Amino acid sequence: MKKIGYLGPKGTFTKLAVDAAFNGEDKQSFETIPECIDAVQEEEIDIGVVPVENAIEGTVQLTVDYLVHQVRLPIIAEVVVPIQQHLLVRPDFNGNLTEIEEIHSHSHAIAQCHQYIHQNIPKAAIRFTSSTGRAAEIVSSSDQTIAAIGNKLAASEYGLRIFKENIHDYPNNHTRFAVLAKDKNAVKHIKHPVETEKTTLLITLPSDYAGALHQVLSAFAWRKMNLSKIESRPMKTGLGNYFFIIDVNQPYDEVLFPSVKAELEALGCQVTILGTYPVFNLNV
Ligand SMILES: O=C(O)C(=O)C[C@]1(C(=O)O)C=C[C@@H](O)C=C1
Repeated sequence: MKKIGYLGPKGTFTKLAVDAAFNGEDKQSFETIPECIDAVQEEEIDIGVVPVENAIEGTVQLTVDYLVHQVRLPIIAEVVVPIQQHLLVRPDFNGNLTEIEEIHSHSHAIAQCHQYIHQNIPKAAIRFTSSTGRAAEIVSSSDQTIAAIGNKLAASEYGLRIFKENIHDYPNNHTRFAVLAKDKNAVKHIKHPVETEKTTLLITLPSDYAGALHQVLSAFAWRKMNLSKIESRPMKTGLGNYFFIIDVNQPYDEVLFPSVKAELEALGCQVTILGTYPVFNLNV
């Protein structure tokens, strides 16, 4: 049996993703994304599952930055699940929306519901929590007039009432989760059909010069390698210094990838492969 860590506590979206992907393994929650990643690195757990990108709010920067700057672990799979955000209150709350004094949730969940909050509960104070599950727990143990944003699992785990369903601002809401493990074979524990395969690269440019990014992209373009994501993040070495995370829509192979790498290195870039892995689109 594998030990699987996830961003907890109970009732998070990450837990929903883990339950959808893995059957009957030993599951352990962590309060923060870095704690979960560290536990994989220190081999306290075999597999860690952390959010990487949401369709409405974009990249979970804490995850990407921690994986790039602090702990390099291979991505062995990606799990994509639909995200439905609900407004959760204590079961004895009988008032109306305008009475809610505080809204608790993870920053990504708050961001996915900005318009709803702005139009319906503009006076409520926003309180950020480490996860939507933690927000639900806070509301369940409080005697104040406060609400959480989270999922149905959180409502049932913490005995909360769903005051309003589906309050995310755009309907096609999904989050991608990275499955991290030192042992690539751990992917066999996800018993679902593989949707596609991807390879994620980390590229740093030698220095800022005209056409540098164009040269990088053309190495992929003329090989007809389709990119599904390109994102720049600060290198944290000074203003204007960036690295690029590039997702290529195909698995690693021994011909195209080594030649792209060689071409980019000849330009002075550093190229690191963060993972080549299957993508699983799951329902929760
Ligand atoms: O707080 C949770 O429930 C999480 O699993 C984290 C997280 C995120 O980091 O984006 C995951 C999915 C949703 O997009 C909102 C929050």
